[in-house]
Amino acid sequence: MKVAFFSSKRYDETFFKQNNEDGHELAFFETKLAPRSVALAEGARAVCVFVNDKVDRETLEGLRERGVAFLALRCAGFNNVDLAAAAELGIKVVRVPAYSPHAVAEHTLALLLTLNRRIHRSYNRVREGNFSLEGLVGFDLHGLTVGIIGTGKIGSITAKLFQGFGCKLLCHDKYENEELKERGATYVDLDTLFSQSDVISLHCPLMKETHHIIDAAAIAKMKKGVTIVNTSRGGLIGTADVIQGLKSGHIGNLAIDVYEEEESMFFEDQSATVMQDDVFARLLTFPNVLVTGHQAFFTDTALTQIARVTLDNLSELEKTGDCKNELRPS
Ligand SMILES: NC(=O)c1ccc[n+]([C@@H]2O[C@H](COP(=O)([O-])OP(=O)(O)OC[C@H]3O[C@@H](n4cnc5c(N)ncnc54)[C@H](O)[C@@H]3O)[C@@H](O)[C@H]2O)c1
Repeated sequence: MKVAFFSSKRYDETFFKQNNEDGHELAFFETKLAPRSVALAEGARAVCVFVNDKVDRETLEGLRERGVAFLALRCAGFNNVDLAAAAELGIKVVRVPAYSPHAVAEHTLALLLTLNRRIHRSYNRVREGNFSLEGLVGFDLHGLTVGIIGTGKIGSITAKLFQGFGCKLLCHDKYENEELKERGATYVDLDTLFSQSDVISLHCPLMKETHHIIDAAAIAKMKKGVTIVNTSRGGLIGTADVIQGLKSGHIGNLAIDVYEEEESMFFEDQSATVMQDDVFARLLTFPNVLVTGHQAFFTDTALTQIARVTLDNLSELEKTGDCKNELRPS
């Protein structure tokens, strides 16, 4: 079947072409999917999108008019898709529920260790012949209490990695993970997690109830000097409130791979343009803030798996009209 890829990068093309065993006709477009770009899907039965393609009702209507029957997300999160509108229009939506939860969990630890041990700063200093240790004091992870919000695939692996460092685990989720409990983790309410954790790591999906789960009220309940890590979705954090927390010193460290307004910036080379997002620009001024541009998933293992599962999803839809990885409105 013909598949039109939006927000496509060279690496998408490489991994999808390498894994296209069923011989789908793949058309790659760099542009994001939006009402103004739906015309590119003309003649395609399926459209493949990524995290920052905003697939709203208008876009879905445009796709439907052009005969698109399937929308394949080459990611796990689906907060960017109007599932109810897709269902009404008869467009089936599929995703890659898990590609490499290890990739994201490992990046979470990479961010935390880099930030805590000030490696982002010492890397630059040493290259300039500055071997001073002033301002590079970190802290031992061993013995700290780590709060994990969302103990699904990624959160539970992250929790185990923290245990490897000798951290005590507090978890919060609607569903308790028995394996983590057997390994000594304790499930607590959100307020307890906020008030007792030295490090808080976010791994729940972005939904109405989790939007700005880290806001001024939540920060006020946290320990002074708390470290917050977010490799889940930007909208979990109220950035303005976090900036206030950083300015006052209540938040000691912030590591993020995602940002609530990332859509207009991430995945593109913006180095020659003037940054228009003043909030993001302010974030970058803090020595105790580390930002990566939504790269937690970005390993060869994960990219291979994303390509394979997405193409399998499309083959399954083509052959049977159904798919085990279909998303339905709740
Ligand atoms: N940065 C990246 O590159 C990247 C890559 C993949 C996924 N992600 C993000 O990571 C998130 C987690 O992925 P996953 O594969 O572990 O998903 P998952 O579905 O396996 O786990 C999510 C967990 O969050 C829990 N949850 C739901 N609502 C909650 C709430 N209000 N409070 C606490 N927990 C709640 C769920 O019960 C579930 O256990 C995804 O939603 C996605 O946004 C980021």
